Amino acid sequence: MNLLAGQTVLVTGGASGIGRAIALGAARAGADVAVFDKDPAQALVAQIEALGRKALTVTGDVAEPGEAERFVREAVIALGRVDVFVSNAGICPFHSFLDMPAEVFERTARVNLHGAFHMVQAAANAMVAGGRGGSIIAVSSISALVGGEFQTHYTPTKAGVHSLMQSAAIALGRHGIRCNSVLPGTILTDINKDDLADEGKRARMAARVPLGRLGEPDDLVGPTLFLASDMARYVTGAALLVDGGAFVNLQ
Ligand SMILES: NC(=O)C1=CN([C@@H]2O[C@H](COP(=O)(O)OP(=O)(O)OC[C@H]3O[C@@H](n4cnc5c(N)ncnc54)[C@H](OP(=O)(O)O)[C@@H]3O)[C@@H](O)[C@H]2O)C=CC1
Ligand SMILES: C[C@H](O)[C@@H]1OC(=O)[C@H](O)[C@@H]1O
Repeated sequence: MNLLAGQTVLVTGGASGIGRAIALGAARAGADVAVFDKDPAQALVAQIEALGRKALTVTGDVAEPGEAERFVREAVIALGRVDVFVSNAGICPFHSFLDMPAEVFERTARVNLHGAFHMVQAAANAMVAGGRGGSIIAVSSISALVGGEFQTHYTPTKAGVHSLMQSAAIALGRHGIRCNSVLPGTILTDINKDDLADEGKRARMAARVPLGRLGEPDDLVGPTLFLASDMARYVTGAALLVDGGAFVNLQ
Protein backbone atom coordinates (compact mmCIF):
# COMPACT_ATOMS: atom_id res chain seq x y z
CA MET A 1 0.00 0.00 0.00
CA ASN A 2 1.36 3.47 -0.91
CA LEU A 3 0.60 4.86 2.52
CA LEU A 4 3.03 7.77 2.16
CA ALA A 5 2.80 8.50 -1.57
CA GLY A 6 4.16 11.95 -2.41
CA GLN A 7 5.35 12.57 1.15
CA THR A 8 8.81 13.45 2.40
CA VAL A 9 10.11 11.62 5.46
CA LEU A 10 13.17 12.64 7.50
CA VAL A 11 14.86 10.14 9.83
CA THR A 12 17.70 10.74 12.30
CA GLY A 13 20.02 7.83 12.96
CA GLY A 14 18.80 6.49 9.63
CA ALA A 15 22.01 4.78 8.55
CA SER A 16 21.51 1.61 10.57
CA GLY A 17 19.21 -0.44 12.77
CA ILE A 18 15.68 0.77 13.45
CA GLY A 19 16.14 4.11 11.64
CA ARG A 20 17.38 2.42 8.47
CA ALA A 21 14.44 -0.01 8.47
CA ILE A 22 12.01 2.90 8.88
CA ALA A 23 13.71 4.90 6.11
CA LEU A 24 13.48 1.98 3.68
CA GLY A 25 9.93 1.19 4.77
CA ALA A 26 8.92 4.81 4.12
CA ALA A 27 10.44 4.68 0.63
CA ARG A 28 8.59 1.43 -0.07
CA ALA A 29 5.41 3.22 1.06
CA GLY A 30 5.99 5.90 -1.59
CA ALA A 31 7.96 8.59 0.25
CA ASP A 32 11.13 10.49 -0.58
CA VAL A 33 13.54 10.15 2.34
CA ALA A 34 16.34 12.13 3.98
CA VAL A 35 18.48 10.55 6.66
CA PHE A 36 20.81 12.18 9.17
CA ASP A 37 23.57 10.16 10.78
CA LYS A 38 27.18 10.34 11.92
CA ASP A 39 28.33 8.57 8.75
CA PRO A 40 27.04 8.83 5.19
CA ALA A 41 24.40 6.28 4.19
CA GLN A 42 25.25 5.92 0.50
CA ALA A 43 24.14 2.28 0.21
CA LEU A 44 20.75 3.18 1.68
CA VAL A 45 20.41 6.12 -0.71
CA ALA A 46 21.09 3.76 -3.63
CA GLN A 47 18.49 1.29 -2.33
CA ILE A 48 15.87 4.04 -1.99
CA GLU A 49 16.65 5.46 -5.44
CA ALA A 50 16.30 1.96 -6.89
CA LEU A 51 12.73 2.05 -5.57
CA GLY A 52 12.13 5.16 -7.69
CA ARG A 53 12.19 7.56 -4.76
CA LYS A 54 14.51 10.49 -4.03
CA ALA A 55 16.95 10.15 -1.15
CA LEU A 56 19.42 12.33 0.71
CA THR A 57 22.08 11.51 3.27
CA VAL A 58 23.26 14.27 5.61
CA THR A 59 26.06 13.67 8.13
CA GLY A 60 26.45 15.25 11.53
CA ASP A 61 25.95 14.86 15.27
CA VAL A 62 22.43 15.35 16.67
CA ALA A 63 24.00 16.55 19.92
CA GLU A 64 25.54 19.60 18.23
CA PRO A 65 23.35 22.69 18.42
CA GLY A 66 22.59 23.99 14.94
CA GLU A 67 22.76 20.59 13.25
CA ALA A 68 19.00 20.09 13.42
CA GLU A 69 18.28 23.27 11.53
CA ARG A 70 20.93 22.40 8.95
CA PHE A 71 19.50 18.90 8.40
CA VAL A 72 15.96 20.17 7.92
CA ARG A 73 17.14 23.03 5.67
CA GLU A 74 19.17 20.68 3.45
CA ALA A 75 16.27 18.23 3.25
CA VAL A 76 13.84 20.97 2.21
CA ILE A 77 16.27 22.24 -0.44
CA ALA A 78 16.78 18.73 -1.86
CA LEU A 79 13.31 17.23 -1.44
CA GLY A 80 11.04 20.27 -1.23
CA ARG A 81 9.10 19.66 1.98
CA VAL A 82 8.88 17.90 5.35
CA ASP A 83 5.76 15.84 6.03
CA VAL A 84 7.02 13.27 8.50
CA PHE A 85 9.90 13.47 10.96
CA VAL A 86 11.25 10.44 12.80
CA SER A 87 13.55 11.31 15.72
CA ASN A 88 15.41 8.06 16.18
CA ALA A 89 19.16 8.62 16.70
CA GLY A 90 20.25 7.34 20.08
CA ILE A 91 22.98 5.66 22.09
CA CYS A 92 22.99 3.28 25.03
CA PRO A 93 26.49 2.77 26.43
CA PHE A 94 25.65 0.20 29.11
CA HIS A 95 27.32 1.12 32.43
CA SER A 96 26.92 0.42 36.14
CA PHE A 97 25.39 3.25 38.19
CA LEU A 98 27.70 3.86 41.17
CA ASP A 99 30.77 4.53 39.03
CA MET A 100 29.05 6.12 36.04
CA PRO A 101 31.41 8.79 34.66
CA ALA A 102 29.67 12.16 34.38
CA GLU A 103 30.64 12.39 30.72
CA VAL A 104 28.85 9.11 29.87
CA PHE A 105 25.66 10.41 31.47
CA GLU A 106 26.02 13.82 29.83
CA ARG A 107 26.76 12.48 26.35
CA THR A 108 23.78 10.10 26.56
CA ALA A 109 21.48 12.94 27.58
CA ARG A 110 22.86 15.24 24.88
CA VAL A 111 22.39 12.73 22.09
CA ASN A 112 19.13 11.10 23.14
CA LEU A 113 17.19 13.97 24.71
CA HIS A 114 18.76 17.28 23.67
CA GLY A 115 19.28 15.94 20.14
CA ALA A 116 15.64 14.86 19.93
CA PHE A 117 14.44 18.21 21.26
CA HIS A 118 16.40 20.28 18.73
CA MET A 119 15.55 17.98 15.83
CA VAL A 120 11.84 17.91 16.64
CA GLN A 121 11.77 21.70 17.09
CA ALA A 122 13.50 22.28 13.72
CA ALA A 123 11.16 19.84 11.95
CA ALA A 124 8.11 21.42 13.56
CA ASN A 125 9.18 24.89 12.41
CA ALA A 126 9.55 23.62 8.84
CA MET A 127 6.12 21.97 9.02
CA VAL A 128 4.52 25.15 10.36
CA ALA A 129 6.19 27.16 7.56
CA GLY A 130 4.92 24.60 5.00
CA GLY A 131 1.37 25.07 6.28
CA ARG A 132 0.35 21.46 5.58
CA GLY A 133 0.66 20.02 9.07
CA GLY A 134 2.69 16.88 9.57
CA SER A 135 3.51 13.90 11.73
CA ILE A 136 6.40 13.59 14.17
CA ILE A 137 7.34 10.24 15.66
CA ALA A 138 10.01 9.84 18.33
CA VAL A 139 11.65 6.50 18.96
CA SER A 140 11.40 6.27 22.74
CA SER A 141 11.53 2.85 24.41
CA ILE A 142 9.91 0.36 26.74
CA SER A 143 12.69 1.81 28.92
CA ALA A 144 10.62 4.97 29.30
CA LEU A 145 8.36 2.85 31.52
CA VAL A 146 10.69 0.38 33.24
CA GLY A 147 14.25 0.47 34.57
CA GLY A 148 17.53 -1.19 33.71
CA GLU A 149 20.44 -1.76 36.10
CA PHE A 150 23.02 -0.67 33.51
CA GLN A 151 20.80 1.99 31.96
CA THR A 152 20.38 4.60 34.74
CA HIS A 153 21.70 7.27 32.38
CA TYR A 154 19.63 6.01 29.43
CA THR A 155 16.14 5.28 30.73
CA PRO A 156 15.53 8.90 31.87
CA THR A 157 16.33 10.09 28.34
CA LYS A 158 13.74 7.72 26.89
CA ALA A 159 11.14 8.86 29.44
CA GLY A 160 12.07 12.40 28.41
CA VAL A 161 11.53 11.69 24.73
CA HIS A 162 8.13 10.15 25.50
CA SER A 163 7.23 13.25 27.52
CA LEU A 164 8.53 15.55 24.76
CA MET A 165 6.04 14.00 22.33
CA GLN A 166 3.19 14.53 24.79
CA SER A 167 3.96 18.22 25.28
CA ALA A 168 4.77 18.80 21.60
CA ALA A 169 1.39 17.24 20.70
CA ILE A 170 -0.27 20.03 22.69
CA ALA A 171 1.99 22.79 21.36
CA LEU A 172 1.61 21.71 17.72
CA GLY A 173 -1.96 20.44 17.48
CA ARG A 174 -3.22 23.84 16.33
CA HIS A 175 -0.84 23.57 13.35
CA GLY A 176 -2.17 20.15 12.34
CA ILE A 177 1.03 18.48 13.48
CA ARG A 178 0.62 15.16 15.29
CA CYS A 179 3.31 13.95 17.73
CA ASN A 180 3.56 10.37 18.94
CA SER A 181 6.19 7.96 20.14
CA VAL A 182 6.96 4.33 19.52
CA LEU A 183 8.32 2.34 22.45
CA PRO A 184 10.39 -0.58 21.17
CA GLY A 185 11.23 -3.50 23.42
CA THR A 186 14.54 -5.27 22.85
CA ILE A 187 15.34 -5.08 19.15
CA LEU A 188 18.47 -6.78 17.78
CA THR A 189 20.72 -4.00 16.47
CA ASP A 190 24.27 -2.70 16.90
CA ILE A 191 23.22 -0.75 20.01
CA ASN A 192 22.92 -3.96 22.05
CA LYS A 193 25.19 -6.34 20.10
CA ASP A 194 27.82 -6.46 22.87
CA ASP A 195 25.29 -6.58 25.71
CA LEU A 196 23.39 -9.47 24.12
CA ALA A 197 26.59 -11.36 23.29
CA ASP A 198 26.00 -12.66 26.83
CA GLU A 199 23.95 -15.73 25.90
CA GLY A 200 22.38 -15.96 29.36
CA LYS A 201 21.09 -12.40 29.24
CA ARG A 202 19.87 -12.80 25.68
CA ALA A 203 17.90 -15.94 26.62
CA ARG A 204 16.40 -14.20 29.67
CA MET A 205 15.33 -11.20 27.59
CA ALA A 206 13.77 -13.44 24.93
CA ALA A 207 11.98 -15.56 27.55
CA ARG A 208 10.20 -12.45 28.77
CA VAL A 209 8.54 -11.86 25.40
CA PRO A 210 5.08 -13.50 25.02
CA LEU A 211 5.51 -13.50 21.23
CA GLY A 212 8.55 -15.70 21.76
CA ARG A 213 11.42 -13.76 20.20
CA LEU A 214 13.45 -10.58 20.43
CA GLY A 215 12.53 -7.86 17.94
CA GLU A 216 14.03 -6.99 14.58
CA PRO A 217 14.30 -3.47 13.11
CA ASP A 218 11.55 -4.29 10.58
CA ASP A 219 9.11 -4.81 13.48
CA LEU A 220 9.11 -1.02 13.95
CA VAL A 221 8.23 -0.20 10.35
CA GLY A 222 4.48 -0.87 10.38
CA PRO A 223 3.76 0.92 13.69
CA THR A 224 5.85 3.95 12.67
CA LEU A 225 4.34 4.25 9.18
CA PHE A 226 0.87 3.91 10.68
CA LEU A 227 1.55 6.85 13.01
CA ALA A 228 3.11 8.76 10.11
CA SER A 229 0.12 8.27 7.85
CA ASP A 230 -3.41 9.59 7.62
CA MET A 231 -4.62 6.27 9.00
CA ALA A 232 -3.61 7.80 12.36
CA ARG A 233 -5.07 11.23 11.58
CA TYR A 234 -6.81 11.50 15.01
CA VAL A 235 -3.89 10.04 16.98
CA THR A 236 -1.60 12.48 18.77
CA GLY A 237 0.21 12.42 22.11
CA ALA A 238 0.09 8.62 22.03
CA ALA A 239 2.78 6.07 22.80
CA LEU A 240 2.77 2.71 21.05
CA LEU A 241 4.63 -0.19 22.68
CA VAL A 242 6.29 -2.41 20.07
CA ASP A 243 7.75 -5.05 22.36
CA GLY A 244 6.15 -8.42 21.60
CA GLY A 245 4.26 -8.04 24.88
CA ALA A 246 7.36 -7.86 27.12
CA PHE A 247 6.08 -4.93 29.20
CA VAL A 248 2.88 -6.61 30.37
CA ASN A 249 4.58 -9.92 31.16
CA LEU A 250 4.83 -9.81 34.96
CA GLN A 251 4.05 -13.49 35.57
N1 LIG B 1 17.61 -1.71 19.81
C1 LIG B 1 16.79 -1.66 20.85
O1 LIG B 1 16.58 -2.65 21.57
C2 LIG B 1 16.06 -0.41 21.16
C3 LIG B 1 16.40 0.81 20.62
N2 LIG B 1 15.71 1.92 20.95
C4 LIG B 1 16.04 3.21 20.38
O2 LIG B 1 16.02 3.12 18.98
C5 LIG B 1 16.86 4.11 18.43
C6 LIG B 1 17.70 3.50 17.33
O3 LIG B 1 18.56 2.54 17.91
P1 LIG B 1 19.05 1.22 17.18
O4 LIG B 1 18.57 1.19 15.79
O5 LIG B 1 18.74 0.09 18.08
O6 LIG B 1 20.63 1.43 17.25
P2 LIG B 1 21.74 1.55 16.11
O7 LIG B 1 23.01 1.78 16.85
O8 LIG B 1 21.65 0.40 15.19
O9 LIG B 1 21.30 2.84 15.30
C7 LIG B 1 21.43 4.12 15.83
C8 LIG B 1 21.89 5.03 14.71
O10 LIG B 1 21.96 6.37 15.23
C9 LIG B 1 23.24 6.89 14.92
N3 LIG B 1 23.66 7.86 15.89
C10 LIG B 1 24.05 7.64 17.18
N4 LIG B 1 24.40 8.78 17.76
C11 LIG B 1 24.25 9.76 16.85
C12 LIG B 1 24.49 11.14 16.86
N5 LIG B 1 24.97 11.76 17.93
N6 LIG B 1 24.23 11.86 15.75
C13 LIG B 1 23.76 11.24 14.63
N7 LIG B 1 23.54 9.93 14.55
C14 LIG B 1 23.79 9.19 15.65
C15 LIG B 1 24.15 5.68 14.95
O11 LIG B 1 25.37 5.95 14.29
P3 LIG B 1 26.67 5.06 14.72
O12 LIG B 1 26.35 3.65 14.38
O13 LIG B 1 27.75 5.65 13.90
O14 LIG B 1 26.85 5.28 16.19
C16 LIG B 1 23.29 4.65 14.23
O15 LIG B 1 23.40 4.74 12.83
C17 LIG B 1 17.65 4.69 19.60
O16 LIG B 1 17.09 5.93 19.96
C18 LIG B 1 17.44 3.68 20.70
O17 LIG B 1 17.51 4.27 21.97
C19 LIG B 1 14.64 1.88 21.79
C20 LIG B 1 14.27 0.71 22.35
C21 LIG B 1 14.94 -0.52 22.09
C1 LIG C 1 19.79 -1.06 23.97
C2 LIG C 1 18.91 -1.95 24.77
O1 LIG C 1 19.07 -3.27 24.38
C3 LIG C 1 17.50 -1.62 24.58
O2 LIG C 1 17.33 -0.24 24.65
C4 LIG C 1 16.11 -0.04 25.02
O3 LIG C 1 15.61 1.06 25.02
C5 LIG C 1 15.43 -1.30 25.42
O4 LIG C 1 14.79 -1.17 26.61
C6 LIG C 1 16.53 -2.26 25.50
O5 LIG C 1 17.04 -2.31 26.82
